[in-house]
Amino acid sequence: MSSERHFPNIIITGTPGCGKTSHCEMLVGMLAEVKHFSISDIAKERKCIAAHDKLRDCDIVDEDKLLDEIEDDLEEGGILVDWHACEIFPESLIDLVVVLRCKTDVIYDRLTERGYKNSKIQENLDVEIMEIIVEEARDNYDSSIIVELESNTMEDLEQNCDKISKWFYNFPTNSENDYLRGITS
Ligand SMILES: Nc1ncnc2c1ncn2[C@@H]1O[C@H](COP(=O)(O)OP(=O)(O)OP(=O)(O)O)[C@@H](O)[C@H]1O
Repeated sequence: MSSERHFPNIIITGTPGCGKTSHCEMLVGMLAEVKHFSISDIAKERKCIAAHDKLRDCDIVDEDKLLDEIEDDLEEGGILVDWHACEIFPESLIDLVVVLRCKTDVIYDRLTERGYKNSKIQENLDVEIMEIIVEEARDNYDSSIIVELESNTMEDLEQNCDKISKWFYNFPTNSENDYLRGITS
């Protein structure tokens, strides 16, 4: 955690379809000070695509280049990082990691609605069931800055953004013990 950044950097992560972009967009409407960094979009805009995975029909991001591209922004603070992975972002630049969690039937419905192939839906359901993204967060960040939030309903979405924005405005007065004040209460 940095005491130098005026505004914190927050990773919003989770299985595809869990609601990362929806949360970031709502937070941008609530917090004038934040910028939404959709990593998939930024990787395309800033030419950080290393290859295309034909089997999975997705781009493979050149993570080193991407990090070089956004490091200055992260140092300034106030960035909402929207991506299904979190490990590439250095712990020193991140203040909160929100892992969105969804029931599998909810993810199934959302990804079906998007027209994903069955194999791609199953792969993403496995990611959620096996808690791969939570584990990745735990492997890379101090547990005190990781929170898991349910994102099954619109009510969840609104409550989560309300809690995150309260936490945002408490930054950086939070000590270790009250660090998550506003988000866990
Ligand atoms: N908490 C929620 N309650 C109800 N619907 C939601 C919620 N979160 C997201 N949705 C809906 O689920 C769909 C997927 O949401 P969204 O695009 O935000 O997910 P994502 O995690 O950013 O996906 P991806 O990783 O593929 O970009 C959208 O149609 C969105 O409106």
